[in-house]
Amino acid sequence: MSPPAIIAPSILSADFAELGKACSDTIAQGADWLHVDIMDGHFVPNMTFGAPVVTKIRSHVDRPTGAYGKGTFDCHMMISEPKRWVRDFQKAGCDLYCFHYEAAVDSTAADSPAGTSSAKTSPKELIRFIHENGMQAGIAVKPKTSVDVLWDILDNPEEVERPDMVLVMTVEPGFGGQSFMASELPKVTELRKRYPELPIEVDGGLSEKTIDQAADAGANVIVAGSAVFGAADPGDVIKKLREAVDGRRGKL
Ligand SMILES: O=C(CO)[C@@H](O)[C@H](O)COP(=O)(O)O
Ligand SMILES: [Fe+2]
Repeated sequence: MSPPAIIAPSILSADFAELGKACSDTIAQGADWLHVDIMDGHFVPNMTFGAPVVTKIRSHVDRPTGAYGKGTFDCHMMISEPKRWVRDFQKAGCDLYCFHYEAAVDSTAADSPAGTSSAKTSPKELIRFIHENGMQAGIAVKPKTSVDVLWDILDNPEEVERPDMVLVMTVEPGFGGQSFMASELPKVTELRKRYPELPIEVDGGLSEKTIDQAADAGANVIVAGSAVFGAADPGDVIKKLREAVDGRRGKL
């Protein structure tokens, strides 16, 4: 059976002047995780914030008691040098470090401080490094990237080098409030067919209008930014997203 729904509101759509309160309120309204979008202005044409801000907002939310527990900080790293920031984000309180496949394979060495090699690293090595630093590891693919690049990574006999979650982007990364790309859902269908128990996250344009398609494909980790933070009743939206996913468990 596919894993249960995990609803992860993207705080990119929250009021940044009240970020700590937005985080604790959203968990109180029924969210499981907080999806924290980290953008470096290089991998994507937008910037958000770094580890010091994560440290501050972490103090507003209890740490999860186990893997995938309530309050998990799901950090979506839209950055060109994913290896460089692993230690800082672990210290800041990130629980799940989700890097982009495209960044790992294209990393270019920039002026990284001593001891924080930014040299090109393979996705498998990076997953191992994230695990060795005590976090779960996610791997994300942009719309133009085929999921075929993931089979070798997901089928790796070395467990420490296997990701704990795959994120299929359903918009081009960089901004909240974009339109959902249903064209990406065959990737989710294929992943779910091959890996019945794998947490599969979808991110971008998820709402009460688009959740049925994503849930039918087999997604169980649902990121929603504008749909949650723009709602009159965020708790009701979270509940409906959860029902759509859990209502399909065992039927996929
Ligand atoms: O990673 C991203 C955008 O790059 C997302 O996490 C968005 O922040 C989701 O926002 P909505 O599309 O749900 O408004
Ligand atoms: Fe995201």
